[in-house]
Amino acid sequence: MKTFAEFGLEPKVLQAITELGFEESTPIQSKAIPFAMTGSDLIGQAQTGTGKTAAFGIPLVNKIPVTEDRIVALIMTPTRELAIQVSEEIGKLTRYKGLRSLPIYGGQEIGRQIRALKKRPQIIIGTPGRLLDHINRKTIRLDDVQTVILDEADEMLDMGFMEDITSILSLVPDERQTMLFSATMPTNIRKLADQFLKNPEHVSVIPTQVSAPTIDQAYIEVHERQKFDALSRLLDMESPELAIIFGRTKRRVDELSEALQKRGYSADGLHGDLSQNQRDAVMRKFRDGSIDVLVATDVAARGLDVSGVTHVINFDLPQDPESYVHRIGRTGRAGKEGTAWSFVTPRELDHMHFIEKITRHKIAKKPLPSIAEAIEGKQRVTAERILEGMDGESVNEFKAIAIQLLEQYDSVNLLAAAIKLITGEKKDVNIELTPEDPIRAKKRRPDVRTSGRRFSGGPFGGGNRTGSGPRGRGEGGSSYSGGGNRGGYGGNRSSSGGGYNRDRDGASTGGGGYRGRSEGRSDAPRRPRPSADE
Ligand SMILES: Nc1ncnc2c1ncn2[C@@H]1O[C@H](COP(=O)(O)OP(=O)(O)OP(=O)(O)O)[C@@H](O)[C@H]1O
Ligand SMILES: [Mg+2]
Repeated sequence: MKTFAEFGLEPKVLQAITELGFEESTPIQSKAIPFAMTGSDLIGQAQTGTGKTAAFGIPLVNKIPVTEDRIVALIMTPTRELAIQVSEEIGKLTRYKGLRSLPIYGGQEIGRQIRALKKRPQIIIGTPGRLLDHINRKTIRLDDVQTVILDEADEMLDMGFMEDITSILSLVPDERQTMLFSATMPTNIRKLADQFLKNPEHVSVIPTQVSAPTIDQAYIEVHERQKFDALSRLLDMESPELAIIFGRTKRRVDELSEALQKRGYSADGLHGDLSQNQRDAVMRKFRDGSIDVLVATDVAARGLDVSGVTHVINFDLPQDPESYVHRIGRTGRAGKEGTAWSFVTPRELDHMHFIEKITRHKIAKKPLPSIAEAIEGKQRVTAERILEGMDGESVNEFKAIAIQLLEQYDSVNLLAAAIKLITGEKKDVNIELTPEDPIRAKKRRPDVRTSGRRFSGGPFGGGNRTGSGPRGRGEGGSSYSGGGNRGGYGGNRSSSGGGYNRDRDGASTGGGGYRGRSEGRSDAPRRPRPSADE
């Protein structure tokens, strides 16, 4: 892998990269940075957690002169949290160079944003709705924009942002560099690319397995009404450092986070109906570790990078394979290990197999953790805490009483009683969650699976650039499929382009219930206007 010094970056940018602790570039960075530096348009695809932000952030920060005092770069993200995070990462990259970047998103007081805009940022990172708002108020002008980046481009399409993006980009000069990034590139992304990109270079580092190889994936078959007890046991057995639990709807997230709190877990919820202050507070608590379980809708599925997330649990299965890939991708980032569990009701087994097929990864079925395993897990954590507590001076003042007790009582009994006390009794509060309907297996066109040749690109494999040549599965080695590249930080070897096509807007809607139920206040994408941004 290339070192960052090989890209010919400005010393101040290099210094910032070193400060971030990046020693080598990741595969997507070593491929995308040189292309981006030539100024050509590009579509970048690589597994979750493999550094796509810096892949576009580094060349961007490198190219803008410090003397610039107009908005010359625009980054769009599908959610507010992601806009904030990307803005922070760009901020770190430009730390020595001293460019100004500003996040612009719904829910934050607009006056505050207008004041910040007066400081003449060169880089704006925003969600489409609020950006349009500023454009209409003439507080943001895009006449001088030279670079546009769509992070999570496919999600923006899914969320129904196409119209907003079209309006925004119609105000950006044609002479510009445009880049799209995501871990998943369904074929409909071509619509976006055709409209907004000029002869884009496809830079893809996607091996056969779409999900990051650092994630250990499993599923548990469980009835809807058993899910909460299953979750408690799983959390006890695994004792995650930090976990994200995905629920299908806002109501689900509310009920689940409340239920977890009642049972004594340190949890909180995140969804699009909370005020931005509440959303910020929850994210802050999760990032600084003052809560260790984040319960969220798909609003947290894309892009969020919280270090130390060891577990992702799909309490409800996601609507589609892309969402699955992104959700579980909140763990196993930057080469770290992670574990992803999914609860699957008997009626959703087909849907689970569909996800396996599309993501080209067999997901192990595991039994429901037993009560004994849950108890053992909790005891193990207590024992670890005790052992950690043994180092350090602070135990000295307890030694006298320890000696005294050991003289009078049996040591094993004594320690067992202490472990019991520290582990705590499980709060056996009765929990009733409103049941959610099962996700139905996606209806597909009959020829999708048998042919594979009718479609020129897979949902994840990166398409054929011209959109005309048929590509069967297992056909590797082209620049589109990322053939022969290693994925992530040492992932599987890449071998093929895609074979399946899924047409969200066509046959897939046939199931009716597929799109999530509105009375459950779905936060999932694929609605015309998400509440995630306004
Ligand atoms: N070259 C590098 N060396 C070490 N760590 C890196 C490097 N590049 C990025 N990282 C770190 O890897 C983590 C994941 O990066 P990032 O969020 O950009 O991933 P991503 O590919 O955008 O994932 P997603 O698809 O989930 O959005 C971040 O914490 C980032 O700081
Ligand atoms: Mg990202």
